[in-house]
Amino acid sequence: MSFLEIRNLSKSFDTTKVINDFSIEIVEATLCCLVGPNGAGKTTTMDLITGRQKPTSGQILFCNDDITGLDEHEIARRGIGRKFQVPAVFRDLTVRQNLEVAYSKSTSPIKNMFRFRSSGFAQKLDEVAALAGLSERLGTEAGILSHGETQWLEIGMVLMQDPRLLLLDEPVAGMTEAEIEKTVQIFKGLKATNTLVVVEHDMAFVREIADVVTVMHMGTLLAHGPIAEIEANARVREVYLGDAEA
Ligand SMILES: Nc1ncnc2c1ncn2[C@@H]1O[C@H](COP(=O)(O)OP(=O)(O)OP(=O)(O)O)[C@@H](O)[C@H]1O
Repeated sequence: MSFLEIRNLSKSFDTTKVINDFSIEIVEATLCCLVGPNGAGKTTTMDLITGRQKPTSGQILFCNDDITGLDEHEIARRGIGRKFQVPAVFRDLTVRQNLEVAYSKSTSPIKNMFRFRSSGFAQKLDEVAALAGLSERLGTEAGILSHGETQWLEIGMVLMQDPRLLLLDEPVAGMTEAEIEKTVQIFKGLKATNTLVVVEHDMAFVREIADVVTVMHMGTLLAHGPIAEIEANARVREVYLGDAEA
């Protein structure tokens, strides 16, 4: 069964084609990094997968179901979770309360009254906090977390909703070296049990975490494969890595 399949996807804004006949397949239980120069179409692709934007043509299949053009909430309900670059945590609530709120978004209030008290829920919250590197910060108000910790909390909040596929926009942007190192460890943990697509510019980070790398250029697929293959690809070096290293 194919997990996520994008077939001949195109998206135009007015007369400008920003995604042009783009096709890829994401395999379950892998971490794929989506890279490419500014304006390549990475964010638009994530928007199309999550229903934030509607494609002009093409198809998106998730676990063999055609999800093309479905509403954002319906796609989220089917198990595609997304963490944006700008965090949206509740600053006055503790880390624990933020995780509880995130969980409650995916269930009914009545169910939550019982679930918050159940030992299964407590275990889940502890597991997510450990995965996100926040076990020691559960009682801390989100407003005083560092930038890195806030990003990890957001990852935890998406995980509380049990996504089958997790999409992340530039998770290490603005982080210190130490925070990036810890984020590498967090992603290595996430990879064990999740399927992830990560848009990222930081190639050192990509090298550490990616199973497979997809390179976009001007809305098209330039290359898709293991990082070593991508870095050796002459065309990729010319349009992207060459630029980044220059
Ligand atoms: N709503 C919109 N209306 C018109 N053009 C848009 C819209 N959204 C994106 N674009 C254009 O589509 C192209 C792709 O943008 P996109 O944000 O997907 O690229 P990106 O690869 O994510 O870039 P970056 O790395 O800078 O975030 C750009 O030329 C952008 O200006």
